[in-house]
Amino acid sequence: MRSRPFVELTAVSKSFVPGHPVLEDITLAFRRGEIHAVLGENGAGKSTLLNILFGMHQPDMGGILLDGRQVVHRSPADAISNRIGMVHQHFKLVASFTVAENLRLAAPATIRKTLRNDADIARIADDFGLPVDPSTIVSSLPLSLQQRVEILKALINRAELILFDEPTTILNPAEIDAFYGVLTQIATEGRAVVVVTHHLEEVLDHAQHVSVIRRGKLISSAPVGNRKRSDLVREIVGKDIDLTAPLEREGGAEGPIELRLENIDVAPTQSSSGLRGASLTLRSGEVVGVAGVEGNGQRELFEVLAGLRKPDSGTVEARHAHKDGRAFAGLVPEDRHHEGLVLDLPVSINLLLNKIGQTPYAKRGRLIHSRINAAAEHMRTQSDVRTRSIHVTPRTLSGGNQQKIVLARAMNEDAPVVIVYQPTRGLDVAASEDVLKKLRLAANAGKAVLIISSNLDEIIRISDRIVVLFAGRTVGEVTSTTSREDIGDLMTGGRQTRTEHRS
Ligand SMILES: Nc1ncnc2c1ncn2[C@@H]1O[C@H](COP(=O)(O)OP(=O)(O)OP(=O)(O)O)[C@@H](O)[C@H]1O
Repeated sequence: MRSRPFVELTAVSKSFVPGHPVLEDITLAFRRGEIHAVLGENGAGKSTLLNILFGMHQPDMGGILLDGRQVVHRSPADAISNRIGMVHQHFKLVASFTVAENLRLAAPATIRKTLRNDADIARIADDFGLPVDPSTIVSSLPLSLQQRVEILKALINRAELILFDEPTTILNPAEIDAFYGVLTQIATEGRAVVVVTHHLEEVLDHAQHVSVIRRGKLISSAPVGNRKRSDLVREIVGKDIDLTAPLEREGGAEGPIELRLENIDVAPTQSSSGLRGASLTLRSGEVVGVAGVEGNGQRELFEVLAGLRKPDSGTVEARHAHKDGRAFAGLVPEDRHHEGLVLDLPVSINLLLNKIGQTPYAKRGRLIHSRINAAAEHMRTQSDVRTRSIHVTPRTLSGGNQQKIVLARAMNEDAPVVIVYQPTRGLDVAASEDVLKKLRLAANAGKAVLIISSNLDEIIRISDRIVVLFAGRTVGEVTSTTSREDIGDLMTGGRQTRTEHRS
């Protein structure tokens, strides 16, 4: 028999703007011993649901039961004292503090006493099976270890329900497996775990229970059992989508080389190998995928390609370039908050940021808002950015809808090249599919598309050629017909394959 719920949401409704409900009449139960996945499209209301449990938002109607007793969470402090912890999508750590200082800062006074010495913290971390050096400055830790500190924070604060908002978007495949090992242990020890994710394989492989929300309404909540990926997709989107259908490649004619990188070197950093003699070519009409485990030079490669960083040595040639040598390219950076958006300017301006001072959107230094608004409205509809209006700021949008703005802008650029770095990160299944289709269509129409992604499946689906990065080197160039295992082998430093660079 299943255990009694530890925490329940009872008939919870929430609106941020009157008349626009984000959650409607949600009743859900979270049990000890279970990993409970919450799925839904971008903007469905998943983060809002977690934030209500954690006391960051208050429900307009309905409430929270803890062991069957009504509780009110006016703030995260209330939730923490009720043994609820949360690991946010964007970590809440003080980057310049050490691990130990962060753990002490987050602990209530009674617990802080047990964390006086770094040695005590190291022992506690080991006991939880999450070893970490307490004296390390957080900013120097890779994201997977920063996440570990967040999990430790919750465990040290005696959380018995831990909420995770899209925890695996920052992890590579090996780290994802290790992460779910930790979650399974946390659940097996008698805690309840809630995970919001867009990755359905994770749910099928690791969760025991799954709930689906669509546009604020609960569609289903049931054990994972032997449900299939296609069942979940149908519930999430409300219709069937074939996520395995090949993306149509057109022609096969080889266009001219738009971008060529030869022997690029960039110095390594603590979290990345830098680049060591990396080379690649990108032709119009093709999609080239750069596969690799994060930290093997992807960031530096993007920065060099985007003209944001001068390599230490090597050459970059662009067929169409700005006066300063930067290639004309639509860009999707990895970090949408810091590099992709101006979070407090309206969606309309963000959509047209790259064109805002030019004709037809400005005349003699003055913005022509009617034109900006008409173009932005069109882009919003085309890209299915779900927002009440183009005049709100991206800060109030869900993560996936923020990403859609960055993508829409890059695709709208009148440039022969599109360079995208982790383009589907944070996007739901349908939106991810849409992005891949749009990128493929852009290549079919003659653009040169480069996609850097740690998601090997999407690279294989969309690319004509795949370049593998390992330890800063372009260690192999293969096609989408090469097996996943062979590509994986190259990604982890195995066998080296190099087809001739066509020039
Ligand atoms: N503070 C806020 N003010 C106004 N609207 C908000 C606020 N927070 C969330 N919303 C709106 O609530 C809706 C649900 O957002 P939420 O972040 O819960 O979605 P989500 O399901 O987590 O999406 P994603 O998968 O894209 O992260 C969105 O339309 C969003 O714009």
